[in-house]
Amino acid sequence: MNQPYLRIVESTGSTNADLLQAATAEPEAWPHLSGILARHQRGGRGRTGRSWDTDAHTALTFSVVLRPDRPREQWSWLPLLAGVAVLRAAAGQPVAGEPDEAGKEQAVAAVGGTVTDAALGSRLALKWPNDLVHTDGAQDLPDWHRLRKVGGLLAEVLPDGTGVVLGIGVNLAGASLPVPWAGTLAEVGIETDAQTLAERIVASLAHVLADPAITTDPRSAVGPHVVTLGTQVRVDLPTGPAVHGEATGLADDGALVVRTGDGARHVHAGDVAHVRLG
Ligand SMILES: O=C(O)CCCC[C@@H]1SC[C@@H]2NC(=O)N[C@@H]21
Repeated sequence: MNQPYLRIVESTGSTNADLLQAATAEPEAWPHLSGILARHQRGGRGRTGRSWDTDAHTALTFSVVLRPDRPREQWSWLPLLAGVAVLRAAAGQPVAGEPDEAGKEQAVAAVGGTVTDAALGSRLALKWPNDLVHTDGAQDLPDWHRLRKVGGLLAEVLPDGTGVVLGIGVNLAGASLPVPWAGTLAEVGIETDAQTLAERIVASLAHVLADPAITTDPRSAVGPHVVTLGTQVRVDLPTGPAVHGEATGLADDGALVVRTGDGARHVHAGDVAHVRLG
């Protein structure tokens, strides 16, 4: 198998669009974990049709192709597992285990900047399904402002069905933030650059997606990182009325389980608003 490859471009419309096209046209040139990093993205796309543009050098704008060695029916956990891998890489955690003192030093060196103790995992989390958030927003604001969106993931299946393009956007120091509930990694003490973070994410994805302890029990690997669980939520669905209730857990396929007045609902896609944190 060919080695993963990282292409760095100064500016593009969307790294996801570019990688979907390239990995379909030349699959051998784009094996598992190959990616495109753009310094500046002008037509980036987010989930549910939103746009995701970034200034040069203040954000990670990165797409990576995943070619799982499992049948497509087993891909439903892939975006959440990828979220855990990105979270570990962004938090400076050792990619192959939980942080200890020795591992922490290695991780700090690998991130290539400064990582405070508090940043090591404790203040970064996932908001279901695919947002990277920190929990360091102003405590005197309503609950939903205490979570700051630092990054987001967008998974798109290749047209030939042979894999997934995972797009990752993360705000770094100096990023211009479009909304009050956005944040940066620097706010929780993590100073790094886009290329270093992209390389760490690739290493972390390689570990997470190949670790049988994680892939045979994905719920245990993902659940503890999902800040949504145990909170009161409103989930805006792609179609139909919103779902209101308590997010109680993750279903066997990674769907969000919401306890509503009418019983449990399994939500497979939607935008979560945290009405009240736990
Ligand atoms: O939170 C979201 O809505 C997901 C945002 C994903 C943005 C990234 S940036 C790199 C990649 N290229 C894109 O066009 N989108 C993703």
